Amino acid sequence: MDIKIKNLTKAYGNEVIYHDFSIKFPENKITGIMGPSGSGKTTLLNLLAGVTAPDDGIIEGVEDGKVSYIFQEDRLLPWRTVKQNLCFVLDKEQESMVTPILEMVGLAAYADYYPKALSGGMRQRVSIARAFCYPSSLLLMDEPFSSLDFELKDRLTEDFKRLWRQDPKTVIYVSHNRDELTKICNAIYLLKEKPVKIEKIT
Ligand SMILES: Nc1ncnc2c1ncn2[C@@H]1O[C@H](COP(=O)(O)OP(=O)(O)OP(=O)(O)O)[C@@H](O)[C@H]1O
Repeated sequence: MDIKIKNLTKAYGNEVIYHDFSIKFPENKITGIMGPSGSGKTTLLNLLAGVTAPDDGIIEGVEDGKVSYIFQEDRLLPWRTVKQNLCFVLDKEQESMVTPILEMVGLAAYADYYPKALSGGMRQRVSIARAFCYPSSLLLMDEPFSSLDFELKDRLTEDFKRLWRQDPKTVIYVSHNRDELTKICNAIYLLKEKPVKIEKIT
């Protein structure tokens, strides 16, 4: 199902971030969102995730409990191993998918390691694997690779694309980096001004 935001308004105090804002995110496509700091990118993801409530308007097509998030920081549970971090979001019968997904991101040999024994790039690969283990239809990504160096970014982009091709989801991908978005996204929007106006840039 496409995700449709219709006539949404969201303000924090006197600061109106979105006013009568509408956009459609097509099903199983990757939509990129760019915009300057403070323009409302994270707010948009939080509205979609249901973490933030709109003041007005509607959001259609987000299935309850079927949203995954990948953040800039990995947010793994430090007291659980890699495998346990993945199993944590799954039902018992879904656990058989953990090993194949870890293989796809090249981390099968690290299944029993704790996050602190992995590099930052490896931990972020675990976050990506976790997002694809969870049976979500919507994946929200907030600057997922911005703390990584150039080579790692490329490696993780490839890992991400491989997983997404095998299990397409609707993805909303926030980044400051246009090159990163161009490599991954089917369409890219720029958030401008406040209240937000959008411009489709590809
Ligand atoms: N919970 C909140 N309470 C009050 N103001 C908020 C809250 N969350 C966000 N804002 C304000 O809303 C505006 C948009 O914030 P948001 O985090 O969505 O921007 P962003 O585009 O993601 O920025 P960045 O690129 O720096 O992460 C900012 O001015 C911010 O201060």
